[in-house]
Amino acid sequence: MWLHEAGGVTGFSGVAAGQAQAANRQSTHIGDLMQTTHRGRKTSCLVTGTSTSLPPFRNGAGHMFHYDHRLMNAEEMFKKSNFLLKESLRIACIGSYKLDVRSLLWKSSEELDNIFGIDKGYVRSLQGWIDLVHPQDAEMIGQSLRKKLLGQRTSFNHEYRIVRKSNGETGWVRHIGELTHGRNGKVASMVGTVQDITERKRNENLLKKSRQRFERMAETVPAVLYDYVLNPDGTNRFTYMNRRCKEIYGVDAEEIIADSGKLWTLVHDDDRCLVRDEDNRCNKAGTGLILEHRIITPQGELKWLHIESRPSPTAPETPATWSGFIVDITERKATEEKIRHMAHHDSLTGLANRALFSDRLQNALSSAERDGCSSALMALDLDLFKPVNDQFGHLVGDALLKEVAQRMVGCVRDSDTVARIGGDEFVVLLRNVAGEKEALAVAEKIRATLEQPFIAAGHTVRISCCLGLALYPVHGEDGLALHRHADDALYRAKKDGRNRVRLCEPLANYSPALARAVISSG
Ligand SMILES: Nc1nc2c(ncn2[C@@H]2O[C@H](COP(=O)(O)OP(=O)(O)OP(=O)(O)O)[C@@H](O)[C@H]2O)c(=O)[nH]1
Repeated sequence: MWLHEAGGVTGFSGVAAGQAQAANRQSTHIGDLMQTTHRGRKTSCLVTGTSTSLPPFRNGAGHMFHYDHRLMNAEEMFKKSNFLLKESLRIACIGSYKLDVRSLLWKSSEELDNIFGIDKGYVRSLQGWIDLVHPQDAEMIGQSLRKKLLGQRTSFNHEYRIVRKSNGETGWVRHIGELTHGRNGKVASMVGTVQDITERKRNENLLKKSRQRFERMAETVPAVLYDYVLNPDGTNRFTYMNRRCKEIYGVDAEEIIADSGKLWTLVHDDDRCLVRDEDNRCNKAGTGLILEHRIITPQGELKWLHIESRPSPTAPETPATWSGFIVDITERKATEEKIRHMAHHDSLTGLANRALFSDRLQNALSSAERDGCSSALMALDLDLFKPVNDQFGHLVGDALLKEVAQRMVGCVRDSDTVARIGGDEFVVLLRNVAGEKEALAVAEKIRATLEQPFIAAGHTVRISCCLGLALYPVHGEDGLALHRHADDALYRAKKDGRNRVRLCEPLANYSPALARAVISSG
């Protein structure tokens, strides 16, 4: 009410209030508000000294009324705030209730009725409430409610499922209740709110399912999956890492999450610079990182890892999140290495094959040209190898070839290359030889070594060989020419009776005796 009766309570000043106590009126001051009972009717007005500007008017019973603007504003504000509160509760899906402990009956707001889907006629007893709870939660909620009401606790806070009376749909509510106590200290009632949280629960459930799905997949993927935060000041930490970490790094993910530096200590010494430089480069550029490097696990295992990582877009000078995966590629690297080895080596003896030899020769000739050095190419062919095969069989022949290879490798330096280019044909590259004498000495050493008896697959086998020798740059300035001249020299050695070394013309008249003389002189 923002109207009051003229001559009664309208325009009350302190004096008017005193007059109002007269006759059949009873007045009570509540701050600036005064409640008046006049002829059995209760009315409220503001006690104010200001006069009204609107003209008074008379009602049907002949009573005169004045407008009081302050009262009008207060009532309007109350209505407004009441409306706002109701609207807020409706939007937030919050209903309220009061449960009387003695009668175990409750009163509810309109919003609470909407949440439960009940109408005015619904029996609002304690059992009536429990009947609205989902059967799977009803016992727990019933027990809890009774406990609270028996005064064992002072508040009630539960999330539980309900079955809406109106349509039988299952929903979720958050129920908060506070107990109020009477003067005797006993629980008098429970007042509280019920919020419909079905939507939130649905989202939580979806989120939970999606997280579970991700976790399942993360544990299936044969890779370390991670999230890594890099702060502008350079500090960093892993915020997520799946359990594959233990398998790949030999360290628990929790350990890495607690201290990202632990990962750094595992990086192979020879790869540290590469990893650091690449990491810095990608951090600065904000581009994805793709990297392969080695680690040594705490168990001493050497592993190859492949890392791919991408930053999420962030504003400058804010922490950047990098998400990525790490795969153990040790096996792949070993296979690659094997394939590479097979492509460049002879499968029987393990020596370089023709392709690798050509590469090395090319390389040696280039550096020899640059440094003004000499290199030598030797062609070697076993003498009468066919009869060995014929006499002892191919297995013995194979074993002999392997032994021959070993002995040849033993006669040269690590920087030299011995290759098998045919059945019983070999070539040797000597890098940085001082000259013909030195090259002849090595050739003679090989010839003499192979002359010694072999034990091949349990058989004692004797064999010899012929060697043809050509030197860079005196006998040829490219690989082809050197090969041709070395082959010519080898051919002459065969023709001259086998088991001998021949140097490219004009030093064609070479013999083991001469070679021995060369070795002893030089
Ligand atoms: N056991 C074995 N034998 C092979 C292999 N490759 C080629 N051969 C054999 O090696 C022999 C090579 O013989 P030749 O080069 O013709 O002649 P040789 O008996 O060495 O006679 P000269 O070279 O004239 O002294 C052939 O019988 C081939 O079958 C191999 O991988 N293993």
